[in-house]
Amino acid sequence: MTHMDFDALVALLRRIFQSNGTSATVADILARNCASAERDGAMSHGLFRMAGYVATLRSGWVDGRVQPRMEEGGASFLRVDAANGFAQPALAAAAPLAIEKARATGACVIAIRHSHHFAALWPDVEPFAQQGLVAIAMVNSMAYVAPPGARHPVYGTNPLAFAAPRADGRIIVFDQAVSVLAHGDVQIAARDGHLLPPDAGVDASGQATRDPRAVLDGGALLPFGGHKGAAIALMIEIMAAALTGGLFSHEVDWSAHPGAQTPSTGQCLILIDPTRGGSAAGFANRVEQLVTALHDAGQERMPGDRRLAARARALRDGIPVSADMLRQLEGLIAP
Ligand SMILES: NC(=O)C1=CN([C@@H]2O[C@H](COP(=O)(O)OP(=O)(O)OC[C@H]3O[C@@H](n4cnc5c(N)ncnc54)[C@H](OP(=O)(O)O)[C@@H]3O)[C@@H](O)[C@H]2O)C=CC1
Ligand SMILES: O=C([O-])C1=[NH+]CCC1
Repeated sequence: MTHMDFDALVALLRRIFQSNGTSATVADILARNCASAERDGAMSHGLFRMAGYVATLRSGWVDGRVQPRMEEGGASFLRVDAANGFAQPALAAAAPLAIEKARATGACVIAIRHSHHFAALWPDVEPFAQQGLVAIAMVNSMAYVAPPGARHPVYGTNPLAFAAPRADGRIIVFDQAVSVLAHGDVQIAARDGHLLPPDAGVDASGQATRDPRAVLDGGALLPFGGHKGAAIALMIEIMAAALTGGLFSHEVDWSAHPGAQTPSTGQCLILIDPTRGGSAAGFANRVEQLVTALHDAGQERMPGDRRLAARARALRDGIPVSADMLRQLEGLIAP
């Protein structure tokens, strides 16, 4: 195991992306995103995903060079056509104007379509909360999740992320898939020979299974909380696809692009300026009071705490990268 400096890891990933056909801008955004996930211990969307990015780029399914196109949607609405590119560069292009709109009008919806999101969602919301805004993000993915009663999967693993400012410049962030496990974690369990938790998935015949391979080979993941998680998956399909103009998870068809792994769907963000709200004590102070009440009640760990602790460790000691992973990454650099 070596411990890599964040910037050195970003430089390696940037080289992989660019040598496989992305523009320098896209390479930089995706490299930072992926290295940040590894740094924060979000392993299902860190270095493990690099082979999938490269296979997808080589398959011609995604355009790593395209420029996102911004479309005016109204005083509080911004549409972005990612034009079959990655979602993160589309969001990066939209963010300055969206923040301006949110501050001018109190809120802004960002509706990104025809976009590929293959990453953790918290990097999309964290920067907005660091600038004093509340941010909610939703992405739909591939049909891996079967709602209760369904004969086959219809929903994606559809993550939902939320970020809000706390007092003293801190933020609170959660980021969760609607499935019991992210698909990435099922792949990692299959790779490492681990069982899934009970009630996470079914096999191809619809029988409950803890075998990750059975879920991957024609089975399905289940939403957390039964019909309640399924309702959140429904909302995310509607917001990230129907609203934006993107595809539903069950409409994604990459059969003409062997090797493709990134979902070509949509993403919706809602930014809110909390200074428009009615809290006399100030929004961030009220959030802090709630966190204090939770700690006083005995909840020691808030969402995001594990990730921020991993980040602090990695920034102090470097990001642990195994020799095997380093070899794999170096092998992904196209000649
Ligand atoms: N791009 C895509 O299409 C998809 C991306 N994903 C990504 O996969 C990643 C993993 O998702 P998922 O497996 O659902 O995430 P987890 O179940 O690991 O975590 C979900 C959230 O719960 C928090 N949390 C976990 N345990 C506790 C606890 N005991 N007490 C309080 N809070 C807790 C986590 O905080 P902490 O971070 O501190 O652990 C996190 O905010 C996400 O980043 C998601 O965006 C998932 C599906 C599809
Ligand atoms: O882990 C997951 O479920 C996914 N990550 C990117 C697309 C789906």
